[in-house]
Amino acid sequence: MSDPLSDEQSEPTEIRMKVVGVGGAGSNIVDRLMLSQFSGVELVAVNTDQQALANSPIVNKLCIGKSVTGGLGSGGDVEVGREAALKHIDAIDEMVSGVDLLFIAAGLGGGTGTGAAPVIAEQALRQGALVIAFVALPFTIERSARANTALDGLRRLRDTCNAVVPLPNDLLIQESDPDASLLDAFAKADAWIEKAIRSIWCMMNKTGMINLDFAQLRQMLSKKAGKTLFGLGSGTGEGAAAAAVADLKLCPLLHTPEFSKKADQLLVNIVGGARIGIADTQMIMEAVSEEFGADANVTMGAVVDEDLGDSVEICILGTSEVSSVPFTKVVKQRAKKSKAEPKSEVTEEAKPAPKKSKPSRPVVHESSKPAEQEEFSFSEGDPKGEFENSSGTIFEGQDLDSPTYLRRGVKIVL
Ligand SMILES: Nc1nc2c(ncn2[C@@H]2O[C@H](COP(=O)(O)OP(=O)(O)OP(=O)(O)O)[C@@H](O)[C@H]2O)c(=O)[nH]1
Repeated sequence: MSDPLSDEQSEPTEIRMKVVGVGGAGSNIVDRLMLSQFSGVELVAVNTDQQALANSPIVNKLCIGKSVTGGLGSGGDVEVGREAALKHIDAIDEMVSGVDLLFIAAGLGGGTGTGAAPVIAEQALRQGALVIAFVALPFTIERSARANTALDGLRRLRDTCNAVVPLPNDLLIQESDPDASLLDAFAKADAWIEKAIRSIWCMMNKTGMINLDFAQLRQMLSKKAGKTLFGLGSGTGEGAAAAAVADLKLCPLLHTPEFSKKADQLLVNIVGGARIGIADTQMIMEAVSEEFGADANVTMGAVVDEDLGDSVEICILGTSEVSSVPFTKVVKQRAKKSKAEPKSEVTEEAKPAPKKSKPSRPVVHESSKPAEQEEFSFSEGDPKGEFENSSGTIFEGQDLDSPTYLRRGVKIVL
């Protein structure tokens, strides 16, 4: 009989990563990932819109809720999006089975992404995957209904994902050429998501000067967090490390209201070409810790990617307002409810990729106390997500709840 321990030691386990794009925006994001020839992760597109799926170059696609929507999209109805996902819960289960790290990409504010993404996240979490969602938030000009839907969706996702990274589409107005098409602007926004996924992929797969493993990532994201902090910076040539730190500090994603300013748990990933040295990584760590998480529990990884030449890239992912509740407890309670939901068959065309062998996964311990988290409710009909018993902050005719860079029309150079 073979010794299971020695088997484990001789064969390092591969981390299985998957990106699931949900709804129109999510599918666009995985399409772009595919077109950029990123081969490190499996890509899947999930949508209620059959026509849009048919036009996608992605091989693994799942058309959900055809019996509810006729394959024509959710019509902006979140309940329809959620129902559509529940109708294909078995296919979703199979899709996330054996995945260690699941990235969900979606645009919030419509029906499919907002309704279906939390269902997918919940199933993945139940199966033991670590789930990180990147979600585009609608433009302010899309106004009240979409913004409220998006805020609601953001709350639901925060309940069902280990980390949620919101990317406000308003930033696109700042960074795009006034003559750029909407598609070009979306492509720019989606490039952030691609960079983030690449960085996390490198962290898990490339040779490290300072290795960060999946167990550490899981440990860092194992508690329910209120807000996420996420940013990217890069530098090239002489002084690349210092330039990357300066670039990170200017990252517009770190200056939006959706993000926390400081982290309780901070993950810093440095990817550099062959020239990056220990002194560079130490300088980056000190600067980043001081700026974003002086009192944080900082986890660091530094890897060499020779393709980067003389460049250095930094990716930070932090969580704040972390509760003492381990994540799995919350989800298992919610999971009991969804078991009663209807199941459905999958069409040949919609079947996910064949199952690969399951890697072993670390055990996550659950707390003995039930999960509790109070939530404030947002007032109806307001695009900015005010709390029920408060009014907007208007000062000298200016709406202070709008980000300063938008009120003043400041252009952020990326
Ligand atoms: N970053 C980015 N945002 C997008 C893209 N397409 C749409 N969005 C944004 O995402 C929000 C949701 O739109 P969709 O993803 O098309 O909606 P959906 O989830 O498919 O929902 P339904 O169309 O109602 O079924 C919109 O309000 C846009 O602000 C995209 O390609 N990239």
